[in-house]
Amino acid sequence: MPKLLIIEDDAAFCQMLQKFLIRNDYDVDVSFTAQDAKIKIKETTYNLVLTDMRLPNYDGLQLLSDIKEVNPKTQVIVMTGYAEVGSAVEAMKKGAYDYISKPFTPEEILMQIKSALSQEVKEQTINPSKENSKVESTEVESPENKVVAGISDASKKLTEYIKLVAPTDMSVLITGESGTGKEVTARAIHDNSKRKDHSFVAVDCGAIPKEIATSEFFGHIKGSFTGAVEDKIGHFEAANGGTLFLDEIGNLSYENQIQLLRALQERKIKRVGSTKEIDVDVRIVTATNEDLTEAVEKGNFREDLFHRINEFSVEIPSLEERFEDLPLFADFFLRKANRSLGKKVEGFSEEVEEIFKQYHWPGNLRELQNVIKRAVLLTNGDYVEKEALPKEVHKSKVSSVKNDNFSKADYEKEQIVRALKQSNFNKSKAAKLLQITRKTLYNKINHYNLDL
Ligand SMILES: Nc1ncnc2c1ncn2[C@@H]1O[C@H](COP(=O)(O)OP(=O)(O)OP(=O)(O)O)[C@@H](O)[C@H]1O
Repeated sequence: MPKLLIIEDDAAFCQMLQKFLIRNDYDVDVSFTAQDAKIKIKETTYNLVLTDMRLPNYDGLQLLSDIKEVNPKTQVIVMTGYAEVGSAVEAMKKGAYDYISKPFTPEEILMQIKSALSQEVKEQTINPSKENSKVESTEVESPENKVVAGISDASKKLTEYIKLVAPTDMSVLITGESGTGKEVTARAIHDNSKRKDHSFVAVDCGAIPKEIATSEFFGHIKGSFTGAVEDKIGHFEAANGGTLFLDEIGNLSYENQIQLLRALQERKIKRVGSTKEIDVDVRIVTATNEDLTEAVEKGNFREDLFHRINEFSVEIPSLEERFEDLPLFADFFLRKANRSLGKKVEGFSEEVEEIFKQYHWPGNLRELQNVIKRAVLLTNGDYVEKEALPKEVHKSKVSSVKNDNFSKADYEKEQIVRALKQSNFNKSKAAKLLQITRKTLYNKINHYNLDL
């Protein structure tokens, strides 16, 4: 039975959590003070410590170092208050497995504990071999490869929506700008659903040539057309029992839209060249970064299909809308890059942190990840310096330095007004020009009180 220690000065909360974890088959000790915890970690080997970051008379980060010094294998999850993201990032740099912000639900903490403990077991079995390829192969399970939930309001809402919709069988339409994490969200929905032990099949509809789309979706039998040299199953059959994720759904041809709708309604498909009907049980999750309602209005996307795939919709916030999460994501991508490139860069210079805050990040998380990976590759010292960033990223800093009296808000307002004029006050078009979602544009118009 895994041995856990909870360090938390709020005695009532601490005991409640202890009871809950004992009910879930953990052997749990508690400490209400850091001093008591320091004695306990020397007396007992804990598999995992769950510690509050803010303890009276003792620094939470110091306590984390104490725990790791006594037993480096003990996994540590830190519990933080809403505004303590800075210390959460610091704690993860110092070796904490993860952080959880209060308030949290019993399920959330249970999931994190399970994940931390499974990581511990894997590390122990893998460590005897120092072969690089083996370490690499564990990356899927590593803390670096988990997804960041975020602490901003927008991220919290997203996590809540995922949790709500995942266990249902509803079709989910995920919208959001490019690189915001639509596929990651689709996978999270699958992983939290009862279909999680079946396949998650991701298909980029924009990348399938129209001519072979039918065979790609539904499969074909040998000899049904030139090039069909053997029987092939399609994405629907591959995803049977699981989830089919259709990215860039707006790119499907009209004919393919009809076929897709039929398959969804009848829950049956036929391979190209075959008359045999095959039952399929597939949950559909789709994503788009274009405005599908506009495509429906223009007649480019079938309304019936739109309603079929849009039983529930989730909008992924842009990186700008989840700005408070930026340090968390940056640190996460830094560790991921260190791992994949075999580097040990510790962090970012203050100047780089400032540049990151000022830059607009039109490519969202994907851009942030790429910029950091490139910078890590170019960095020989301990910290990423400005010189390791691509020009377009630090240019944003240059312009703000040049225009000392020109605030970011003024600049943004001017850009919005210009885009609106340019698009004849069509908000969808203006949002596209600005590379933000329509909703963000509306929010900004309200925020700046623009009288349009
Ligand atoms: N919550 C997250 N935590 C960690 N990494 C993330 C998270 N969300 C997205 N990423 C990373 O950001 C990158 C972009 O994510 P993803 O491919 O899911 O975006 P997308 O919106 O589907 O992109 P596109 O619009 O180009 O299809 C990926 O490398 C992914 O691993």
